[in-house]
Amino acid sequence: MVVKSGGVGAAEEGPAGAAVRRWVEAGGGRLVLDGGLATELEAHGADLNDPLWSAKCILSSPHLIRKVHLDYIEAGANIIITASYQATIQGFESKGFSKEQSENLLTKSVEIAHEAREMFLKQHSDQSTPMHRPILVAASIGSYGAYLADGSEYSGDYGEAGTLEFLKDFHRRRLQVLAEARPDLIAFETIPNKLEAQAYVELLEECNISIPSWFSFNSKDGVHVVSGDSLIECAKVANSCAKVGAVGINCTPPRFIHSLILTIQKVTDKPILIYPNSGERYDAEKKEWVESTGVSDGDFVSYVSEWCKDGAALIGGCCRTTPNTIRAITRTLNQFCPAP
Ligand code: MET
Ligand SMILES: [Zn+2]
Repeated sequence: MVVKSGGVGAAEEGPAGAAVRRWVEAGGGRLVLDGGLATELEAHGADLNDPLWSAKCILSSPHLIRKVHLDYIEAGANIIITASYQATIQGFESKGFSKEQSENLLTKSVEIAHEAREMFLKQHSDQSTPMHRPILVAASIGSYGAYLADGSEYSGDYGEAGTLEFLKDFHRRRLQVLAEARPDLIAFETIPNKLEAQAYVELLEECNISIPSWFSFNSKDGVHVVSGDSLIECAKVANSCAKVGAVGINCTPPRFIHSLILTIQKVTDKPILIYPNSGERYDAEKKEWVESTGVSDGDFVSYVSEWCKDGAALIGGCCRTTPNTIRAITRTLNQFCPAP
């Protein structure tokens, strides 16, 4: 693992970058992220055909979310990402919940992840070798497009509604509530365009959020983020904020990741995270994953040592990856990317 210091953007690393670096060092030079949460809930029989997607399970089956978190920790994940990706106050209110109930559901997503971590630590507390590896909870914040549930998280096209102030108003309270639930990190995931990244930066500053966050973009061509905005420009926005501790890519086919890492490195020294999907494509109209160009766990993992050599410090999987993928990533990193 390459831990860089100095060079581009080092001045902006700030306390969030330093916190992530300390965790990375405690993890032996890299951290393993979890795999797909929503798709794994579906694999266990949850019906997520709903605008709330995985957030529906915060209501209907918290035990299942807890189980999937636990499965990922047992597979080697150092970071589990909460089920709040598509959980929004607006989304819960449109289902008839009050504002207070909606905020409690957001809080609950973090509590469920904390419970899974406690269960794991308890199960291992009587072992002779104490558990030293970091196990962290990242509160997920999906994009406005994810809330719309119309595929615009993969187009980044918000039409006229997509102004900076609108996006800030949309995300403000959710960010505050999730931060108050005391996760270790805040994960801004699957960011489809530069404007939403700018909105997040302004909110982090205005709400004075002290929990380190990460910004993770998605791409479908290996050069731009999904809206067509330049990844360089997006990564610069992330780099400009001292409250952002890591920058990267998620929910993007594995074959694009190598070049995307090199692009991000041009503009930031913050730790880089990547958690690609299985390589399949989501058809928003049919609401299903299509194309058999997805890669097997074995193929996925053959990329992992390359990404590690490229300098990615946090590696995991997104949609359609499973605890088996995470187990294989953990094994590969231990074997081929030992601590420096
Ligand atoms: N953390 C979220 C999940 O795995 C990311 C979804 S990307 C569309 O469910
Ligand atoms: Zn995904």
